Amino acid sequence: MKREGAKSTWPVETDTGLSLRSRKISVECIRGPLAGKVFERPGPEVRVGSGTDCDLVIPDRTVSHVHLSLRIEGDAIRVLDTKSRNGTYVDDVRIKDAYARPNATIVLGASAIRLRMLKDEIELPLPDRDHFAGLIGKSIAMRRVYALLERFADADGTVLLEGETGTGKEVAAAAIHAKSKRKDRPFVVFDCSAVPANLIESELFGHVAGAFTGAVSARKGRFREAENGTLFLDEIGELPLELQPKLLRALEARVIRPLGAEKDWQVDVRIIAATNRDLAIEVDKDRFREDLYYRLAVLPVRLPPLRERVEDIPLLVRHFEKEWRDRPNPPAPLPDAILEKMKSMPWPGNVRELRNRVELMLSLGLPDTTRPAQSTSETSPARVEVDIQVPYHVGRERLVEQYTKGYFLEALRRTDGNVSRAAQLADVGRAFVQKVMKQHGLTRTGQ
Ligand SMILES: Nc1ncnc2c1ncn2[C@@H]1O[C@H](COP(=O)(O)OP(=O)(O)OP(=O)(O)O)[C@@H](O)[C@H]1O
Repeated sequence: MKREGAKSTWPVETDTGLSLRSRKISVECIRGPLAGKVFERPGPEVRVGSGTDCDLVIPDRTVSHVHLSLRIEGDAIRVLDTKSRNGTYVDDVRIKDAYARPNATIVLGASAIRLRMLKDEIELPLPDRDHFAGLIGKSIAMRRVYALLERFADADGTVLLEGETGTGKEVAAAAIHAKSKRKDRPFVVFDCSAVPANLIESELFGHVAGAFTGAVSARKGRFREAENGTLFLDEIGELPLELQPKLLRALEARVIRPLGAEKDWQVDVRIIAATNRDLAIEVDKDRFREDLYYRLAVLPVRLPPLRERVEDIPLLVRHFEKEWRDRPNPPAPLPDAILEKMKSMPWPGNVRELRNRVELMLSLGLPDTTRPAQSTSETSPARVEVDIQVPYHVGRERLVEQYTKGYFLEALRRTDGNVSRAAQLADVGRAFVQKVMKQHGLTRTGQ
């Protein structure tokens, strides 16, 4: 089974726009304390057991805390026994992992349930707009993204943003938060690739004072900082395998335990995760837990690369130019002919690269589009200077990017291009160095 087909909610492009298809599982209780009741639960995974943290709670002492898990895979429902005491039977056969036929009867302890798949399809009209919060673009591809983001902002479920580097995943996460009912609560960002693996647990879940050598004072951790708000987990594919069960627990049971603490903390946090890898492939290669993937891929959104929406390039360029408009000597706008030419250039760094490129051309006053797009990496890191004419967040982001680029140029130079040593020097993960190299077109020779 290809795991793409495992998603229980997925967009389908139609002539008039977009429709959102979703599948739910209908569980009819036919024996036990809930006999006669019918429940509907959305996928991709439904955990059934007597524990109150299950998606369907059966208050039966013969049913284990988490007894079994139901997964939507294409048109089938997969039943997985989760090490239950009394076993799981599908149509009288004891199973560990099986696909259930429609209306199959599942026996768990003294209770029995019958399963059915429910299909749902909602038309999502494409919004007639050229931006959505901080995202700019009026192509059909982007309007499809807006339709999904609008819908998912209200849903409060876990969102998985997939897309190449620089396609706006973080901007999209901020947009979902800004349009959601949590908008007045914190939006906390955590890049799983930016912190060495051994520090991620305390960064995410916090620690008590003295939990480990060097833990002089307690740390709250990102989950608790994001309480009642949204936690954006960037580069989720980099989360070490040994920490994945802890994130799974936070998603399923909504509890976390800080390092060294003796009790759990209840947390109310919406998770938005992002990746530029294909997580389904990571699962197949045993580098990412399948159960965590199912918990994350509840509401999937793919951000299109720039090459699939080149018609947005002029709009994006004009948008980036506006940030320079209020300067004492604003540079002349780039000629339309250059914008046209940009449409046929490769943009491996996507919108980030386009923005850097526009800034470079405006600052040099030389609209030079003859060099390959990657050549922005040839510019030297800028001096730290405040430009009060540029909006604060733009200037700050620009500075951080320039600093990051300059830092890793130097780190790679000093370590003779050794990524692991550069990561050690910077006290970040290897994956973060690789990401910065990709974002800024840096090579191991420090260019
Ligand atoms: N659709 C868009 N409209 C306006 N700006 C955008 C858009 N997409 C990306 N950007 C800009 O491009 C830069 C990179 O965006 P962002 O960090 O959200 O990308 P990302 O997909 O999260 O990248 P990475 O995977 O490398 O972390 C930011 O400066 C952002 O403002």
